[in-house]
Order: sequence, then structure tokens, then C-alpha cells
Amino acid sequence: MARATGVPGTPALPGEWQTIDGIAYRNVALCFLFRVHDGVREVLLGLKRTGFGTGRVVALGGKIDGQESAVDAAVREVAEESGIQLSAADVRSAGRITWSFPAQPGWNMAAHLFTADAGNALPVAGEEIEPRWYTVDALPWNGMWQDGPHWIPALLDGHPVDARIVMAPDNEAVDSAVLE
Ligand SMILES: Nc1[nH]c(=O)nc2c1ncn2[C@H]1C[C@H](O)[C@@H](COP(=O)(O)OP(=O)(O)OP(=O)(O)O)O1
Repeated sequence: MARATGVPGTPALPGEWQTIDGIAYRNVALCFLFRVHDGVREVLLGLKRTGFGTGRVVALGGKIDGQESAVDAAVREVAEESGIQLSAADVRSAGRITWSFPAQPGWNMAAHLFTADAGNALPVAGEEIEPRWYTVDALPWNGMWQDGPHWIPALLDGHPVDARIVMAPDNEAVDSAVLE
């Protein structure tokens, strides 16, 4: 896996993009937070209010800045999007996933996936995300990215994810999903 120093035409800093099999992806980190509430296991997702994916229910996370580590990015994004302050030691790796958008390659992303226990922490809504707990058995799939059912159930079951998603020309449907 070769690292790119940036993508022509973008203001990306070194380290914010990587190339895999000749395709450039922006590095992002996602973190799924869990709690048990009244005996029911729940996961924290959020309604995206601004930026990429506005209107969808998404996992907390976002772009990895500059030379920041993926874990540090996950901790920072969780704090920014939910107000919940984790430490790096709280966060467990849950695998990785790439999303490529052949019709819009500037949207390609490679995500480091993480999970963490939220304990009794209460999320608060910010400008970018309106966080909400969902029962793990009843996720709002219709409001989420269409690739979610291909990989999120495995992650919820505790299996490491190694997935490559290719989006269809409409940038909405899934063209192919390969899970290792
Ligand atoms: N097909 C897909 N399925 C999915 O579940 N999540 C996806 C996805 N394609 C992208 N994402 C996620 C990864 C990343 O966390 C998020 C987009 O990153 P950001 O939230 O950082 O975007 P923004 O445009 O809001 O960024 P900023 O303007 O830097 O805040 O969308």
C-alpha cells in the first residue's frame, strides 16, 4: 500500500490521502460508541446536519488531519460530534473499509474503524451531527448510506471489518461490496 503525498487539484496535506491499487482515498476515522441501556445494547449514530452526507444517519467520525493518528482523529471527532471525551486507550480497532465513488473520485475515502464503550456518557448535539442512541437490532437503515448493511452488522457482532465498497454511478447505490 503506497502513500500519496496529495492529490493533484486538492489542497490536501501529506498524510491526508493514501493510494491503494492506484486509487486515491482521503483518510477518515469512524468510531462506533456502545452502551447498555435498560438491558438493551445500543450504538450511537448521528444525523449529519452539514457537509458530506448531510441528511443521512452516520457513524461518528471524519477526516484525519495532517499527521494526526487515526486513533487521535477518532477521539477528536467523537468529542466534536457528541461532546463525549474518550481517551485513546478507550478506543478499539474494528478494521478498515474503503468507499470509492468512480463517478466522483474526490469523494473516495479510506476509513479506520473503531469501537468504544460510552459508559454513562451523554451525547450532546453539535452543529455537524445530532447524535442518537439506536438499539443495535433496529438501525435506521433507510436513512443510512446504502452500503451499511454490507459491513455494519459484522462490526456490531464484534468481527473485524476489511471491506471495499464501490458506489454506483448515482453515488447512492452500491455497485460492489467485497469483504475479506
Ligand atoms: N459510503 C459511505 N458509507 C458510510 O457509512 N460512511 C461514509 C460513506 N462515504 C463516506 N462516509 C463517511 C466517512 C466520513 O466519516 C464522513 C465524511 O467525512 P466528514 O464528516 O469529515 O465530512 P465533512 O464534509 O462533514 O467534513 P468537514 O467539512 O471537514 O467537517 O462520511
